[in-house]
Amino acid sequence: MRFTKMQGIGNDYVYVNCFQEPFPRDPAELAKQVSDRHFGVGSDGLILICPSNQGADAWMRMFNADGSESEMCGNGLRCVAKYVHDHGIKKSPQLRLQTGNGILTVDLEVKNGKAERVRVNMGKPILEAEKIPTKLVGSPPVNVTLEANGRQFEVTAVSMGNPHCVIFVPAATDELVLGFGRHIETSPLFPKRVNVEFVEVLSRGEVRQRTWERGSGETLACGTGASAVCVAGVLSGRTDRRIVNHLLGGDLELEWNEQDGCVYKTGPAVEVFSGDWPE
Ligand SMILES: N[C@@H](CCC[C@H](N)C(=O)O)C(=O)O
Repeated sequence: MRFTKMQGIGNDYVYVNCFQEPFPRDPAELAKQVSDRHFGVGSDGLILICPSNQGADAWMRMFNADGSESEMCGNGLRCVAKYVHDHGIKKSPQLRLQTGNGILTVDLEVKNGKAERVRVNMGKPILEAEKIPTKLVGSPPVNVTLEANGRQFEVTAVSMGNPHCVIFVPAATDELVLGFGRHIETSPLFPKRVNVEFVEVLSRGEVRQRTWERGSGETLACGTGASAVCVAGVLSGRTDRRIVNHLLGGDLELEWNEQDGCVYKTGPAVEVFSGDWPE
């Protein structure tokens, strides 16, 4: 099976072009194997680039390192867009890509025939508690108390197609991310588990984020998470609608647009190498 390793600000996945390769018999098991950083390729998960069954240019299927499938992946979608363009599946500067959160439009900045940066319309955030889904109080739950591993946090929950729990903190330390990430991910208040963002506000237009991802643990970046942070910052009155988010692997530009209610996310997409995975 031919694969390509790609990364978006350090959030790295193994990508398989299912326009050419057969859809894997057991994608969950394959995700676990390829993601292993010692015995596999090494990645935060597996992304399958498939023909769309809804008339889009391609369909992204995304599996975390633990084999669970997610509805959406913001950094992954930029890389899918780059792959679809650069590998000639559709050589257009604007693409429509199918995800578990509907068909999303992406705009590519192309230099010397290759996509370098991608702007994704991430769609409208989902704010109703039962659709996020969460049992936290409030709809949307903004600045509400959550207890995990014996500690109380003030959190805001948002779905960008996948669930996020945003926590604004004075310092996003190892103690918080590594000590509480998994406990919050698996809290009974989130029936489908949750991605967790620990966020420092640097100014009304600038934040720093660390991410504990559902199914993959700490990653260098999370695009849906950065989008959820943009929304949570506005809902909780901490930040403006346009922010720069500094993640461990690099920066993303975000805007929660007042006119259409959609979140726009811009950042790089990079191809690292290709190889063959034994079947
Ligand atoms: N890193 C991704 C999100 C990947 C999926 C997430 N772990 C989930 O289970 O929802 C991103 O860039 O959005």
